Amino acid sequence: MEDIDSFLFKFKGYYFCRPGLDIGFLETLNDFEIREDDVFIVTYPKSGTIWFQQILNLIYFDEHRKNTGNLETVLRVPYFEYPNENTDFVKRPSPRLFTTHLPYYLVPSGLKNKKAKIIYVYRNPKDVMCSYFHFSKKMPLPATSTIEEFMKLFLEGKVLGSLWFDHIKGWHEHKSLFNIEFMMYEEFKKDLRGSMLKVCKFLGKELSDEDMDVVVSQAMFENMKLDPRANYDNILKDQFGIQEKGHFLRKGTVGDWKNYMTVEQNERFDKIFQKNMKDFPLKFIWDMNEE
Ligand SMILES: Nc1ncnc2c1ncn2[C@@H]1O[C@H](COP(=O)(O)OS(=O)(=O)O)[C@@H](OP(=O)(O)O)[C@H]1O
Repeated sequence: MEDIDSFLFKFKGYYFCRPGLDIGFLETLNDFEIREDDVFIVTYPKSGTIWFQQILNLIYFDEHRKNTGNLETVLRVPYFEYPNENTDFVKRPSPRLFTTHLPYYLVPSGLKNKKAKIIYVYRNPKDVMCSYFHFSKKMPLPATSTIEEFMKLFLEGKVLGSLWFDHIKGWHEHKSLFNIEFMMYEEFKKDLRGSMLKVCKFLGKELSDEDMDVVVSQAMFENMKLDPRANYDNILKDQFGIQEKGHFLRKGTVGDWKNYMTVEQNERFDKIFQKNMKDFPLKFIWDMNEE
């Protein structure tokens, strides 16, 4: 264990967010009892986590879809590694839905019976890094003032979530241990409805065409940004004392990294990416105009 600063905490080789951390719970993660119908969204930070919280809420809960319930998405799809008094996981009715940023080696061993479902959402790491850089100005995970400074920490894995390369490669290399489906952020941007059908198929959920229309519409960036149950404005304000609005839903685009990285930074990033991701089979979309 390593107490890095007031925001980061290293446990078993992985950086957690210190506020809200229950180290006693972390010690018991391996033995946490998994149910066969549990569903986990797994992400590296800034890869579409709260988007998928919204998507699962829309798929599973009529009242969320119909806008008659006002529970925040995080209450129905809570962060697994940051439980709080509102989220007694053992008492939750099935199917339980969870969000996690955990690396493959820290999740409960019960997930390895291949029954519970895992959706791993990934995004091109340059957009992840830029999204993270902007967010870190509000919430120091860690704090930096320039993209150069942040890029250094990101590429060394000294951020919440540790090294992006390790996270995605770890999960992918061990995918045969789990019932896991890899889904790409950029595919959802390109074809939200088609991607939503894939999610439903994996989850064994069938929605009517009308319900699917609503799900697709409410999961769109512009609509989600206005949805106080899903946009995290309240959570940032209440839990972290951050006053400004709309931090999590900043731009929601593909290729925004081009607005922040210099040619030299981009080339340096590419070299490190190629070295680390040689032979990695999943493809990435860096720009919306790519096929
Ligand atoms: N509906 C929808 N459509 C497209 N993009 C969306 C959507 N919802 C969230 N986002 C974008 O996801 C980025 C935040 O990532 P995370 O939710 O993983 O952040 S966190 O790990 O929970 O802190 C952040 O990306 P950036 O805008 O690039 O910063 C959000 O805007």
